[in-house]
Amino acid sequence: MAEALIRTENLTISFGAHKAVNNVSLSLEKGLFTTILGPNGAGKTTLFNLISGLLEPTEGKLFFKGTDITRLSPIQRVKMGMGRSFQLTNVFPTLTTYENVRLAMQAHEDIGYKIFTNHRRFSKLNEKTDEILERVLLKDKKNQLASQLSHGEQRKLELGMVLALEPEVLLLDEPTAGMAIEEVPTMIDILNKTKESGTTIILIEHKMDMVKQLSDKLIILVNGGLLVEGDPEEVSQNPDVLAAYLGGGILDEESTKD
Ligand SMILES: Nc1ncnc2c1ncn2[C@@H]1O[C@H](COP(=O)(O)OP(=O)(O)OP(=O)(O)O)[C@@H](O)[C@H]1O
Repeated sequence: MAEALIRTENLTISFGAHKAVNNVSLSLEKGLFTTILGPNGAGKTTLFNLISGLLEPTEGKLFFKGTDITRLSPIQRVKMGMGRSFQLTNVFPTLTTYENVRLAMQAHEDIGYKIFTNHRRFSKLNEKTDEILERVLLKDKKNQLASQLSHGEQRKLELGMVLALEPEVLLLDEPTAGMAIEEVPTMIDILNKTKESGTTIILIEHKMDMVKQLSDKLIILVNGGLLVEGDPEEVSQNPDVLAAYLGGGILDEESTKD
């Protein structure tokens, strides 16, 4: 079994009497593409918020590469190598595509205005920005304002901004939500290449064709609890999973939302 990059131990968060994530212990292994599935309200986004540090658990612990990060801030987690996209909230509409990625990279390199004092580093950052734009298929849009991009392109830009942080693990909450259907294959391609480059990816996604193409492992949450985790084929045949999806195979196209 591959090394656990992220591990949760009895992770729980209560909102009043409701346990949105309830006693979840799971491992997210290095190098695997893991997809988190579950009916609406199962606790998927809340689990992401706990992992990325936006929410503090009521009970339980969270480890990144063996270090207890339960009380660390989101910024501290990013510095350790955790990246998460925030559904367009990070994109600056009045900056160009290029400037958005460049700014994210500059923040990551922690150099701010000092950059102007070092010409070599300046050129290196420009090169890396171009590389990222190529990876997210936005090179030909580099001089367009982010506000002029299509919704799908903005989602790719958002991904590029997270990739600029060079994360070891990438948390993606429905990266194709709201995207035109013909743009989805290009996103799948980008995610496949990102995985091949060595990034561990954790995805929340309802589009089952996409889940099938990308996932090495599935995690099923139901009512805040972990129902089952493992190999996609085995998980999709698990009787408890079939029951949770009202008898429809979870890897069937019919159960696809969006
Ligand atoms: N800040 C909050 N305060 C109160 N209840 C919350 C809060 N955040 C989430 N919840 C509740 O926790 C439960 C899990 O929500 P969550 O958004 O994590 O589900 P999800 O699996 O991501 O659903 P979806 O597939 O619809 O996005 C829901 O019942 C939701 O109403």
